[in-house]
Amino acid sequence: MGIALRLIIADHLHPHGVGKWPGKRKHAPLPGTLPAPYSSVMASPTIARVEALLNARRFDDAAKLLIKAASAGEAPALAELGHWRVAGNIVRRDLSAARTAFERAGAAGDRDSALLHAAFLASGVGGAADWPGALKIVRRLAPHDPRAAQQVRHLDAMPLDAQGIADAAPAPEVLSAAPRVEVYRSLLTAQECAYLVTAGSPSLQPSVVVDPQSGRLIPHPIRTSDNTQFGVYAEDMVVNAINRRIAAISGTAPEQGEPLQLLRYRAGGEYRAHMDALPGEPNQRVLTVIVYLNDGYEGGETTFVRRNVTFRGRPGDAILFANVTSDGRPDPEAQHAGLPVTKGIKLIATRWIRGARFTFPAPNSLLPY
Ligand SMILES: O=C(O)CCC(=O)C(=O)O
Ligand SMILES: [Fe+2]
Repeated sequence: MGIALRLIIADHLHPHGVGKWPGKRKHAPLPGTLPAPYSSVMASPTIARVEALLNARRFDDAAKLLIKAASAGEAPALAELGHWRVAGNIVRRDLSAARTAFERAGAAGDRDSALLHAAFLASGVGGAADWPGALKIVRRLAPHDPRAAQQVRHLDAMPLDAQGIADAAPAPEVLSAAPRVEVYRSLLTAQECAYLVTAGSPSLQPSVVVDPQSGRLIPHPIRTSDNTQFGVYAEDMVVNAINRRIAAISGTAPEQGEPLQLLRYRAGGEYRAHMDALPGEPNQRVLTVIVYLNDGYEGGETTFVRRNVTFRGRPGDAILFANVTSDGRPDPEAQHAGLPVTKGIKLIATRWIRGARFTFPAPNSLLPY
């Protein structure tokens, strides 16, 4: 079997694309059709040897060397192995091992790894969520690291308790009883909206939809926007805290949410009538939350096409709606659209919330360990 087919980067987990994590060195692409399967954070003699082995396609030797160096406590090797354990393309995906690797690299002084460890603790990636533990890490880093300091500033201003539990939201305005559509005014502050836009914008890509014929992701006139997901590498503590607040208004657990998405529609962009629920999906997208992040555009209202319900939020306002009927089946009445933007740029954050915990399937790794 061709190697290229089996080496699939976990894009959905790595919205920045391997090699673009802040502070990371750039690598020449590997020969042939092989996608760059690794993402060194720090240069070191070991990493240089691992890189040379990869370029020579000696994957097994590369993995063995990296694992040995990580076991010996070399921080660059630990950080690198953490990324490999998340990507799951060369060695098996093991989020728990990734979390431990980032923890150890962080303890050895690598701030990128420490921030990732904090994010994994906050979001419960690779183990139980530990909000106070995560907070302790970013607070300790804050005097030395502007990203940590910025996170702490936002977190300190949020309606969350010491355990990261969001305050009960004020009662919503009800736009529609069936399907249930509710409005939560000022869920996010202007600063929080700006944070999401700044954090997500560099990774925006043209939106795609699932082609029902081939199952592949394809561009389609039904959805003419750019979007990005705040996957495991991008769901820092601020994004996680926002997800916790979205969970609180929706009465769900944060783990039920798919990664938060940032959507950008330029003039002419729209999301034509569709349902967020997926056909034949056992773990259904039961709820959707949309947060409006900006103003200064025209058009772009969200409309429930069968219900004559149309809404456009002010920056920070959110709507919550149900996509399924009381028996859990996709509700055709929940069909909705983002109307064409006629002027300016519309920015929203969307969270599709499943009936139960949401996890992406692990990719096939090249090596069995
Ligand atoms: O752009 C909008 O207002 C709707 C977005 C939407 O339907 C979605 O993200 O699922
Ligand atoms: Fe939708």
